[in-house]
Amino acid sequence: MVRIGQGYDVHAFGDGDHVMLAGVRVPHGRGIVAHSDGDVAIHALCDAMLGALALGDIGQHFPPSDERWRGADSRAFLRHCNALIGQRGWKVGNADITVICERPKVGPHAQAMRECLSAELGIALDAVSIKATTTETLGFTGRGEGIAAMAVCLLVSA
Ligand SMILES: Nc1ccn([C@@H]2O[C@H](COP(=O)(O)O)[C@@H](O)[C@H]2O)c(=O)n1
Ligand SMILES: C[C@@]1(CO)OP(=O)(O)OP(=O)(O)OC[C@H]1O
Repeated sequence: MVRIGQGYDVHAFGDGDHVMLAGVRVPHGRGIVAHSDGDVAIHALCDAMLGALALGDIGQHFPPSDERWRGADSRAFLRHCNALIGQRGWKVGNADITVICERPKVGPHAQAMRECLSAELGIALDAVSIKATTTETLGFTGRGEGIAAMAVCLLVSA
């Protein structure tokens, strides 16, 4: 048996000098506007994992109204989601994430991101994919107003 889930997240750029992406601090001329650390890659992946088991979405598990999650390290959300699926007898078989922005360039950091996520999930490095695309200057990502990420994951029996 397998289950599949998908997730999508967007955050606006704001003041700051870095963005957190898949648990990696990426230097950038802008920061992220978010309640947590604004890691769109992890948020999308969490939603994919939750969605695979119809467990709601990240905002239901970690409400933006809850001060406990202000500035939170999104790796904690990922660990929670991984524990939830583990308790139900599942683990991530593989995950594929696409980050959408003009900048920062993701490619130079993709290996570190994969290593972070594979370690957090306790799965093989080749089960975690990080990709990136621009939108060819079109739309909010193209104008550099924000960043988006899409994720899909397969769950397999643990
Ligand atoms: N933020 C990004 C966006 C893209 N890349 C890499 O560049 C390649 C070309 O992007 P296109 O949008 O022109 O297809 C893309 O395939 C990525 O490898 C990136 O690293 N960071
Ligand atoms: C992660 C949470 C935590 O409060 O807030 P944000 O960092 O704003 O990110 P979002 O992608 O809007 O998901 C909702 C929340 O769960």
